[in-house]
Amino acid sequence: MTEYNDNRALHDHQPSSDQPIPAQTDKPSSPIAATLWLIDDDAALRLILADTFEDAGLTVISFTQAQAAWTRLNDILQQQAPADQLPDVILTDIRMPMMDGLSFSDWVHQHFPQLPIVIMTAHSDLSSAISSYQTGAFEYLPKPFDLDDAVTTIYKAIHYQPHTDVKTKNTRKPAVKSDATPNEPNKPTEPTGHTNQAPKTSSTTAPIKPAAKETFPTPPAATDNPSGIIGQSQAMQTVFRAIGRLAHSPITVLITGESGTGKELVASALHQHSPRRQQPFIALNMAAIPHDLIESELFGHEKGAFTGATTTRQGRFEQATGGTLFLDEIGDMPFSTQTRLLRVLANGEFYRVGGQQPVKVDVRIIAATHQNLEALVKQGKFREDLFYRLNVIRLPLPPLRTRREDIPALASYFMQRAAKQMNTAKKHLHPAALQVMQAFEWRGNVRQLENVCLWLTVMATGDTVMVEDLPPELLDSVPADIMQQPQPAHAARSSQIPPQNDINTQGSIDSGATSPNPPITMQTDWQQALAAWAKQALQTGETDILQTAMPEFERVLLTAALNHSGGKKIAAAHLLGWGRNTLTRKLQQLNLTPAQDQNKYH
Ligand SMILES: Nc1ncnc2c1ncn2[C@@H]1O[C@H](COP(=O)(O)OP(=O)(O)OP(=O)(O)O)[C@@H](O)[C@H]1O
Repeated sequence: MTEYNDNRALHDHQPSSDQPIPAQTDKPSSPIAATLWLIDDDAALRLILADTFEDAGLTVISFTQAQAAWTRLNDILQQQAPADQLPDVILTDIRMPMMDGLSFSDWVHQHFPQLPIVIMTAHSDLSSAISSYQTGAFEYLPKPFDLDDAVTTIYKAIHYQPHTDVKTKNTRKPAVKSDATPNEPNKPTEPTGHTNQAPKTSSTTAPIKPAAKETFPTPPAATDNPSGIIGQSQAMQTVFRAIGRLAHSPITVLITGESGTGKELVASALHQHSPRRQQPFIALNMAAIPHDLIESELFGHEKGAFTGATTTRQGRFEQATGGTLFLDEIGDMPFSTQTRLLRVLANGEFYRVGGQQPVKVDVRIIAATHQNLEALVKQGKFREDLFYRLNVIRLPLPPLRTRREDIPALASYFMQRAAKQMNTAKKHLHPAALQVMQAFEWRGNVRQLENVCLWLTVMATGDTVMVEDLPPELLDSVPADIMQQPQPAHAARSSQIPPQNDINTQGSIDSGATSPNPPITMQTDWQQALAAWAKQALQTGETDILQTAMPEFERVLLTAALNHSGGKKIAAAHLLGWGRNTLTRKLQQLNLTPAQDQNKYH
């Protein structure tokens, strides 16, 4: 592995010149001799990733910041360095000092459009996914990610050829060549219209993207999240990735999922992030309109088309011109209307009810259903040809009970929203109450959770919501032993194992409110609490409980050891009986990152 820090090598693999020279390694060389540029200012993560990718057969050149990689690429762009020094793929973090990964990705995509970039981020929200894809990134990897998945993604990127069939380094030509004047970075270069100007850095006067140190996710405040879609689970990351990829395309999308999983919210996000965002987003629920009115509602009608049609009226299709029409509960659409819809999808035109002239429209259709459309097709209730047309891209939304790790952040968000709505202070959920909420089945999904939070804001008496404050449907689900356990309100913060601990400069731990795993509430006897937790998890049908519990167990011990050693990793490793490498790996796996002053822990 070779590391660069603003043209200077960081450690042993220091090259003799400022040319990026791959280190000699005794690892087996890649069958395609591919080179990865790895950009991250986190030394521990860089080491782990570089080892992983080298083990996977890649030549890895590491940079501590995007600025250094940009300098190398710009040299190639200006033909001051040979084009065969281009990497086959770049993996970059987003938040780094000097130059952020998104600006860098944007610049690379403009000047080296065939060079794939994969973006890593600790901000696993929809905005990060959207921003990454908008810069032309091949893929985005929300942290924490599985190392094997990262290797698979990097190889996919290497084999990805946007415009050519055969991959050779020569195909990754810069988009802008020597006509770009080296010393005039602001000069526009034809014909692309792009410039070879460096992406924004903290030294420019232009507005820059924040380059603050990444911190681990905390529950997004209502204002943080313009799309209002909360979720950090892997299942929601898949949804964010799909929205990021699909938002810019006019393609029809079919969103499926149980009632209350957020289908309309996702449809609206697809619109908000699309080029159609300035045009209308019109949502229509097929189940809520009487069947005999649906055609006129959708396609409009001419004056006199039927009794009561006293004027010509535009339908929803026309109103949505240039924008998006969201057809909710499409499975409830009458068969005759399905035929008309199919024609619009095929020809982009329709007739108003009673009309003779075709009306042309440019409308993106997003449909949704909680029903099994395949089954409806088999029963003859849904047109097969329409099903295939709608089903080109299917976006399934997971039920809430399969992503319980999202519940704390969602609950916190809804408690805040309910407080605002009721014009009152936000109430906090006691960990035991949250534990009950995380174990609940939520047949009504996110909508039901939202309603419970509103109910609690109105009905719970104190500032902290205790188990006994929960509504009857949740209380009925609580195992008796949990109800009998004492829940001192003052123990709320200290008793919950912090999910993604930030170790502050005093070596103490700030607990977050979100957890990738259900929180474990420590009672006087931890084994007893563990037993209660296991019993409850099994009762709610969970499997792999050892896999859920073990990381929490390790997290507690690791955090205690780091606190005891004042943050010194080698000492902490000794206290735990681990080697230093194991400790570094565990820190990554468990998302334990010092909140400040990274070096303090080395
Ligand atoms: N991930 C999420 N983050 C924040 N709010 C959410 C999320 N998912 C759903 N909601 C909220 O839950 C409620 C129900 O969502 P929505 O109406 O989009 O669900 P739906 O699947 O379309 O339901 P239905 O099938 O009953 O029409 C809305 O108030 C929505 O804002």
